[in-house]
Amino acid sequence: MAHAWGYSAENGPEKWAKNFPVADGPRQSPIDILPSEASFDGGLKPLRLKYDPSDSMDILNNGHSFQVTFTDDRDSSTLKEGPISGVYRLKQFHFHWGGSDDRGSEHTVNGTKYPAELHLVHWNTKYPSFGEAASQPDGLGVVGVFLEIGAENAQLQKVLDAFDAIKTKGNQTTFAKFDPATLLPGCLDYWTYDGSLTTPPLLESVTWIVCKETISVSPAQMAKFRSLLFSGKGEAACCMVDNYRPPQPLKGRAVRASFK
Ligand SMILES: Clc1ccc(Cc2nnn[n-]2)cc1
Ligand SMILES: [Zn+2]
Repeated sequence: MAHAWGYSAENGPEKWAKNFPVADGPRQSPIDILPSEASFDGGLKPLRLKYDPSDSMDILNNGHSFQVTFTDDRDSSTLKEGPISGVYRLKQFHFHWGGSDDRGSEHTVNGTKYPAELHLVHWNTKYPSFGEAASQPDGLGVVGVFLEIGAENAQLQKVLDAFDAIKTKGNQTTFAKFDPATLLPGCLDYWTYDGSLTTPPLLESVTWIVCKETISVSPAQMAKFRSLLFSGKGEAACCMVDNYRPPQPLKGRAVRASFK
């Protein structure tokens, strides 16, 4: 692929395997979650998420999504328990969304697509850095939360209010004192399975933790997501929409549920 990966017909998910052969690997993400085929595992612990708002640093348009990045030089914003062992530190969170409300999430539930999906990316501190962890089978823990059309989400609005400063690829601005716990649903029941990053390099290093309960987003807020651009300043404007990979083959993997 002469040009970098993206989400268009020329460089999108159907083309990624050319430069990233792991795209056809045994533990790729996302997947279609079938609740009736998930097995309840009473041994799964509740998620233990602890976030320090002072760890939030900045918000960046990276040309594929936008991300809020956290300082991760100490165990102040962490994921513990749930399906994982040890301590995983929050590195960043970002979203995937569609060009209309009928699509946008990466994981689906009984084939249902949500308009957007939040990903909170954590790395296993048994490894020296995020980069090291990302290449290990137990290196990353990503918490996924579906967004469902409903009431305006005041906490999410704090993130959207920063968008005017990050409209184009490469733009970044400070984003301090934000508590990502305010974006979590009230109930943290989850499905979990072994998977991968959903963008190149598609590394098979992610323990996926997908929340059963959704959070709300209003139609106007979804329109704000769609106001970002994949393109850089001075380039032909290309709306940042449909930045999601479709579900991948389960290939015999088990999906466990933390709830009955
Ligand atoms: Cl650091 C990083 C790399 C890739 C992605 C894309 C992604 N992988 N799984 N969910 N999103 C997110 C963060
Ligand atoms: Zn993601």
